[in-house]
Amino acid sequence: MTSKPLKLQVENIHKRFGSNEVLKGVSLSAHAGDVISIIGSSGSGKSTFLRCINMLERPHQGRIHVAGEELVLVPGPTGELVAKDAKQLQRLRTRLAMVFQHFNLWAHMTVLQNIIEVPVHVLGISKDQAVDTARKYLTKVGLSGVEDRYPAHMSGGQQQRVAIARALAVEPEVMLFDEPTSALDPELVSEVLKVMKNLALEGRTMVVVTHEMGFAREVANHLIFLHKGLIEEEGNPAQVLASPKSERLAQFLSGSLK
Ligand SMILES: Nc1ncnc2c1ncn2[C@@H]1O[C@H](COP(=O)(O)OP(=O)(O)OP(=O)(O)O)[C@@H](O)[C@H]1O
Repeated sequence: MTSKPLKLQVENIHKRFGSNEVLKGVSLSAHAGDVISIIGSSGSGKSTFLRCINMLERPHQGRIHVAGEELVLVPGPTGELVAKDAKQLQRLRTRLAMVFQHFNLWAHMTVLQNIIEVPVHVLGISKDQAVDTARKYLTKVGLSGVEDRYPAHMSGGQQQRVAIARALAVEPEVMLFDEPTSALDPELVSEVLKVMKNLALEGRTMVVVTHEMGFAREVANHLIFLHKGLIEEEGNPAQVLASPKSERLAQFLSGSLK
């Protein structure tokens, strides 16, 4: 048992696309400072699960608590759950900052504008304070002095680090990472993983969908192996990776389960 506060509790998420049942009851709890890695083969439902946590995908069933507050979900017209109160959803979403595989920076905005947009226009923070915060987090991700550049003029690794600074700038309870290094050229992966490792070391609560087994082993304190929409195995990363109990996880780790 941990006495650290529960930052995120997600229970029994179900999701289907047409007749394709992608998530069949997936749950996760993250306490303050937890780094949870989610691994699994392509199509196992990792991204869909992460996207259900902040309602970028609407689950058919499940419950979501963020820092002790339940997101109130009600059945929508197509059988999926929808937020009862759009304002609550918007507020809780900013508590769950997401970093995407393809960075998702706004191309027409400078780095600084990208980072201050949500703090100023959604959270109502003053522009001066938002700019100070943006500079602080740009320094943290090793990118001071790039405030006026546009994303297109930066490398993928730099863009992803801007996206991480943008996520940090809302001071989230939990950071959600959806395969943050998968779109990067191999030589740019390590600069992003290094930033993520530092965030873990300073006690940020993170849920990370990843193919980076080294990160899962060395940085995460909990590992979830998703298979066909269910948690097949989970536990301490070093133990789970060294001696998987599930045959499917063993196959996945040996590369024979794609
Ligand atoms: N918007 C969508 N519409 C229809 N099907 C979808 C949609 N998004 C995902 N799927 C399907 O859901 C399943 C799970 O996809 P998901 O992206 O969650 O898997 P994943 O484990 O993240 O895979 P990968 O490692 O390749 O990203 C796949 O069969 C995918 O085709």
